[in-house]
Amino acid sequence: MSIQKIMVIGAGQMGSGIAQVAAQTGFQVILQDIKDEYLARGLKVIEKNLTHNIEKGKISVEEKEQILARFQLTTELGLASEADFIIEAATENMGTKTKIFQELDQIARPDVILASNTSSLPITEIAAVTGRPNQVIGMHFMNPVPVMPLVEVIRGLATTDVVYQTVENLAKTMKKTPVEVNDFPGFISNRVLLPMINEAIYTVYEGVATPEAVDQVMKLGMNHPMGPLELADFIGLDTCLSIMEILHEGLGDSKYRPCPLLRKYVKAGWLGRKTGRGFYVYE
Ligand SMILES: CC(=O)CC(=O)SCCNC(=O)CCNC(=O)[C@H](O)C(C)(C)COP(=O)(O)OP(=O)(O)OC[C@H]1O[C@@H](n2cnc3c(N)ncnc32)[C@H](O)[C@@H]1OP(=O)(O)O
Ligand SMILES: NC(=O)C1=CN([C@@H]2O[C@H](COP(=O)(O)OP(=O)(O)OC[C@H]3O[C@@H](n4cnc5c(N)ncnc54)[C@H](OP(=O)(O)O)[C@@H]3O)[C@@H](O)[C@H]2O)C=CC1
Repeated sequence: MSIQKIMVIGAGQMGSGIAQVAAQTGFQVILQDIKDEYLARGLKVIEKNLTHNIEKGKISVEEKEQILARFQLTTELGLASEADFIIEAATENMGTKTKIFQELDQIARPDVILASNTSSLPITEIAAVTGRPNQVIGMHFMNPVPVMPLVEVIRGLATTDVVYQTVENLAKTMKKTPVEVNDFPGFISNRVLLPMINEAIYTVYEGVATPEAVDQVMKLGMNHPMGPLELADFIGLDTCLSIMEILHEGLGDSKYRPCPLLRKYVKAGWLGRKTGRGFYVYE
């Protein structure tokens, strides 16, 4: 089966990034979210990024138009019947994702692979709610998607070699570097990254230092491009908390307990950049 049309579920920061990269690498794209305003917001970010690419001389005005012409926007899952490949990038919540996968399983052609961009939820558990667990896989892009070269490709328990190979090839066609990972909580990226971010939050919680000081130490002392708290705000504090909860529950070790300050910020609606406030305040 050749993949020409990719459907992306969720037009948030990850979904819109994945949709942009798919359209830029020649695929037709169906972008779905639950409300028109979220689709409009996602498309606005894509248009802004493409305009920036024109200013940088990376693409022409005509290419921008061609890329945008590849998009179909919808608030319904029904167009999944037209897709050759589907990747879900909705909110990091097992209930949300299993509902989407159950519906997609009914609508999508039987040969179609269903991928999830989940940061940490078990692929095997998502796959188990469908009638095609051998065709369910994790395709985990990094934020910001247009810039970061990595895609973790996560095999669920039942994922076949053919399905894995198709997704590895797709990641390469999308000009990304795939890395194979087995299905364990947090995969590689977030098993390593999130405990560092959580520990950085503990240093603020325990009064060791201010967020600015923690970030400065990691940027100037360890050459990280962003400090861990700046990065947490960028990822989204709700997503960070979900990942820590999955690590804590899935690995059963108290070293993964989410910092109470992280919980408090999420309860307050301080989710980072996307809500204008997290460890820092944004315009
Ligand atoms: C939670 C998970 O499940 C997994 C994850 O994704 S964890 C998060 C992983 N990501 C990271 O760790 C990102 C760490 N940060 C960085 O690498 C860098 O700060 C950064 C790439 C985001 C920005 O780089 P920078 O050099 O500080 O800033 P800047 O010069 O403005 O940007 C570099 C380029 O990236 C582009 N860019 C920056 N942010 C962007 C965004 N959100 N969307 C699209 N492009 C973006 C800029 O336009 C610029 O492109 P040009 O060279 O064409 O001008
Ligand atoms: N943030 C990051 O750095 C990374 C995140 N991820 C993963 O990507 C996924 C998306 O994260 P991110 O883009 O940051 O989150 P966002 O909150 O930016 O976007 C999620 C989008 O999905 C929408 N949505 C919620 N429920 C549904 C549904 N039933 N059907 C369709 N769309 C829905 C949300 O709408 P609404 O606003 O109404 O909720 C929102 O527009 C998560 O699984 C996350 O773990 C992976 C890599 C990095």
